[in-house]
Amino acid sequence: MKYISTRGHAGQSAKPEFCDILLGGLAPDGGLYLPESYPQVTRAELDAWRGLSYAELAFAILSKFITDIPPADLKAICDKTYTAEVYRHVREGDEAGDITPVHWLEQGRLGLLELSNGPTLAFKDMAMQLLGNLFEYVLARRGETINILGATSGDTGSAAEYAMRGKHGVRVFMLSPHGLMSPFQRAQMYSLQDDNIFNIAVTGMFDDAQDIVKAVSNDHAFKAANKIGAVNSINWARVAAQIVYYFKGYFAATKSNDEQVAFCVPSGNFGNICAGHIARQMGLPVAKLILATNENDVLDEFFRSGVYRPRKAAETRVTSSPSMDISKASNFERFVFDLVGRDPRKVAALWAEVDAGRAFDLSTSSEFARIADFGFVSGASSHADRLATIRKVFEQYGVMIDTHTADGVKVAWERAAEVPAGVPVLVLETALPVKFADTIVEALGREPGRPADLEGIEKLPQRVEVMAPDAEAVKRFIVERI
Ligand SMILES: Cc1ncc(COP(=O)(O)O)c(C=O)c1O
Ligand SMILES: N[C@@H](CCOP(=O)(O)O)C(=O)O
Repeated sequence: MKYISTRGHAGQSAKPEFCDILLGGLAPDGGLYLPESYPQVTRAELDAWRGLSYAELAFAILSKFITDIPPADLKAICDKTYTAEVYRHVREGDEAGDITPVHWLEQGRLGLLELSNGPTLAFKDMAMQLLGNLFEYVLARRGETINILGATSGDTGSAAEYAMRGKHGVRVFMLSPHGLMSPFQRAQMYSLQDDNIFNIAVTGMFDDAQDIVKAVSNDHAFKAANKIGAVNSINWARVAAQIVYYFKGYFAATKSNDEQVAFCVPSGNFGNICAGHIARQMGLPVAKLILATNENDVLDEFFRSGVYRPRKAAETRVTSSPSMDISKASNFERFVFDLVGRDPRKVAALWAEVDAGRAFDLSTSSEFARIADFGFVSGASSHADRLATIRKVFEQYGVMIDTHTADGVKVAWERAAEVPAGVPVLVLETALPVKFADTIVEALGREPGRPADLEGIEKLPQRVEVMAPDAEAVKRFIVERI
């Protein structure tokens, strides 16, 4: 499989393959990598995949995107990654070893696709554990090292650090918004004392941190000299790994491949739902992709109006679903590439506007006129909605959900009429409640349970460097430590 950039210049005379873009992260023209075409899944393949374990399914799907790792090696990496030991925090009563069980709130109608059973209790572990093993494999094969620069609003950071800690040849420099993550999220990251992990808290929002990652990656000389890599969903490998659980969720929620499902996805950086969009493009029978935002409703605004208006940091709200406090959604560029007929010149022109701090308006375009073909429906949620949803789900179904998943459930209920009758809706459970205990206590008057292996982490000593959101300062910090 060859890869192209959304902005047209993938950076090599021959189009790069998977292992190159795994290490490369952002394309050299500032765009994002995508397969030159989406592999199509046949009915015979869907039938054959229905009974597979998660690791087997991951191998089957990823083989379509990764053709430069020998199949036996890729299979071993998938087998090593997707085990019951790694994804050990399965909800009581659900099948241990299922990796991503569906927990039905209303049998066959509304379910939670459990994606947060990994080591850091958020859906990021689903892809990040694989990335850790892929990096280790590819770096060893090439005899190289990598310095990962990432940005987090709370969950990518800990997932990346848990996946990379102790990995030979890998250092992680992770930027987080100073003071804006939950105490549990801070403790997960800042309490790590491993020599290859560096936490930097920037005095700004997640978008400032993400801008620094892009600025450093776009300094080609610095990137090459210091072997800078990426673990955010700008890295195609993250999105590719996330495609797998849409297939797994589909098989769990249906009895035959003649049926359809709808997915509702709490969204911020558009990485998770982008994987759903690609699964649908590959031929998975997805009736609707329901996108849920919090008060930072840039994406909801686009799907309703055709106007993409990223907000400035000062306009970005600090909310009780803080991991979605994002106003400039990186992966949205991948979707717009498909929306405008995969024309990189159009994407480059649109992102010239975004990069200059302006909006773009597709509302009167022929492309936006066909947006319904992509199956998106959207909605937004507020703090009051979140509390009411957490309460209702707990009282009605006896299930405690986190604040981000609550945004999803709220929007899934609200947009139910747009899902064809009889089609089950799976809300992606993107984190476990203990990560956002203060809001759970506000909603329910009780503390969420916590896994024994994460007991007392807030009391551990923490190690973090506080810094202004300044790409040059971050570069200096990296150079001094490698
Ligand atoms: C718990 C949680 N839910 C939802 C999201 C949104 O996912 P995405 O950024 O892929 O849209 C994030 C972070 O991105 C998250 O950490
Ligand atoms: N919500 C994320 C933000 C980064 O998203 P990513 O999927 O692009 O890595 C976080 O929790 O850090």
